[in-house]
Amino acid sequence: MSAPSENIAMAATAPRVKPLWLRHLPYFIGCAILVSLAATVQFDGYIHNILMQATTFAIAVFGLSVVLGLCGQINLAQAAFFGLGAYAVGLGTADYHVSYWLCLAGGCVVALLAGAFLGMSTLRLGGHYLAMVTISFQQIVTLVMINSIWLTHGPDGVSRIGRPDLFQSSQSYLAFCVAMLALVGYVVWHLADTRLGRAMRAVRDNELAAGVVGIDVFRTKVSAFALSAVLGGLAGGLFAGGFAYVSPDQFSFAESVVFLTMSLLGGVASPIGSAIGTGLLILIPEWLRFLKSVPGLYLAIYGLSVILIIRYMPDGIWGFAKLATERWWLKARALAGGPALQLAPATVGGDIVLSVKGLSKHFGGLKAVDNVDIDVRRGGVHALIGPNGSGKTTTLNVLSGIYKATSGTVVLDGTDITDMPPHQRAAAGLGRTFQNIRLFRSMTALENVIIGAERPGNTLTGKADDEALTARAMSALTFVGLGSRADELISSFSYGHQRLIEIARALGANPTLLLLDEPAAGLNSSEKLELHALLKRIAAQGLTILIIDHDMTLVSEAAQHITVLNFGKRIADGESLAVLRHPDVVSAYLGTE
Ligand SMILES: Nc1ncnc2c1ncn2[C@@H]1O[C@H](COP(=O)(O)OP(=O)(O)OP(=O)(O)O)[C@@H](O)[C@H]1O
Repeated sequence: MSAPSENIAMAATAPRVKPLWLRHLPYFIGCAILVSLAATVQFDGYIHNILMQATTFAIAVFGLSVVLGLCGQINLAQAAFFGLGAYAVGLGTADYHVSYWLCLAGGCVVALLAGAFLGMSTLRLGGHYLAMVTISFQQIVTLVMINSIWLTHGPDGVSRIGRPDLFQSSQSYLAFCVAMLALVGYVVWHLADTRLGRAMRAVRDNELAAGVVGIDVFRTKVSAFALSAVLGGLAGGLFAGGFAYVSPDQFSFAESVVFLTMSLLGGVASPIGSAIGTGLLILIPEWLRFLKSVPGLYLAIYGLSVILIIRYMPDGIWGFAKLATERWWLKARALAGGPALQLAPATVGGDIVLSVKGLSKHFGGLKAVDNVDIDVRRGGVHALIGPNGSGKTTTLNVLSGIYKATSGTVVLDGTDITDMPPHQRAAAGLGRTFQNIRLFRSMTALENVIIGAERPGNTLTGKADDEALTARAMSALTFVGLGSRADELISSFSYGHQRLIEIARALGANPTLLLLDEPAAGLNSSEKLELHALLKRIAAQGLTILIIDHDMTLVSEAAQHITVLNFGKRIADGESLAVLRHPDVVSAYLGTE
């Protein structure tokens, strides 16, 4: 660990940043050129159809880059959302002569509601189960399209679909779709750096840690699903207007797989990758068309190329290209340190900041924590110690809401948090680190700490803008001695430094109470000394720490108060030196004859 300087009160020398619109001007100029080309160049019908398909499909695939790329949730029903939008425009304009715009908006709303509903089912589901739920939804939508002939015209599909008066010609409609693609691409591109986007990435990287730093995991997942579905619905509505005809086979499960492949092939984490994947999967079949004379060869080559790309470029084509260029240009950008870290723990609940009464946690017949009382006094360091398996981590997990208490109450700074989920406890002022480090591994150190600083209820940032959050996060990283490496990805840090980043993430949130679960585990002796110094500097700012650790030197030097557990029960509690000399504690640690 690099030595954190005591002298961290550097002024924030924020570099002058160009205004947002100026930074994004090249994007808008590029898009304006594309829209003008689409509006003016005369394409033949075949090319025009390919462009129309690529443009509308890309918008649907952008939806997947939100739900899968950003939030890590599998969605095998994007073609169903696409179909909902397409049928809303198709049936609305052809059968009921409703305005195109109303139908497009209606399709988006229907898709949004369906996506939110599907997202809600993800609360307890993941992996295979989530995939199955989305496949089932896809099948239901397809069956309704085929069988509800009175409404959807069944397998015959819907023809004579209308377009808005403004874009009646095919060319002007294509230009309109390209403009929509540019707009959606801009939103999705920027989403990753917004509060919601960071929350999605945090949920994708580590759901447990996301909840503990204050992110409402459920709401984040539902938002991702809903947004993805809206983009699917919008794309479908545009598609219906473009081709003037829709039928159920265009929105089948196979199409959902095609959307998924497009997004994986290009690189699911980025809209640029999604656009590349969409373009390629629309163009490759056209390029290989000449092989269609040899039965089976076309499909074999097509399938093999997709398998090879995904096998050798797991992050997709764009991910591969980005990594290669980043390696080429890699120069760790040394950022200036932030302003001195200010901790202002809330002080509403009197002398006792955490009051735990009669806390129990049973796993079946095992009483991992059994009727434990702990009072943590405001300011200073309180240690929770005990032999292996005595219930320390379980206690911390119950305190932070990862486990539900079997019985007992937990009051933080005057607020009863016993029944709150992890993110609400974080909002109430509880910060923590983990025995097995839980950082968001695809993000930089700075991004990890920004997520901490965004904690709802952080009085020091409030509804602060990105600059204030970045300054807060930089000051926390500088405080732990890693300000100069803020822009590096987590994977480039040593184990000891990752522990410090986790502490910085908790400090950025300005908690009322900081729970540290074995922060010295795996550190060498000099790293432990630095950790000790860091704990002192944190405590000097008035932040209360509840620490678990097996290192008795660290515990006896850092903690003023110790609670000892053995077999889930509290066997001693009081001032440090007295507790460490307590005969029950000595026998629990050394064993009795
Ligand atoms: N999720 C779980 N399901 C069942 N048993 C559990 C679970 N978590 C912990 N336990 C059990 O509860 C007891 C207490 O475990 P806990 O991890 O809290 O101890 P600890 O004091 O933190 O130990 P260590 O110092 O080794 O980390 C152990 O017997 C453990 O096996």
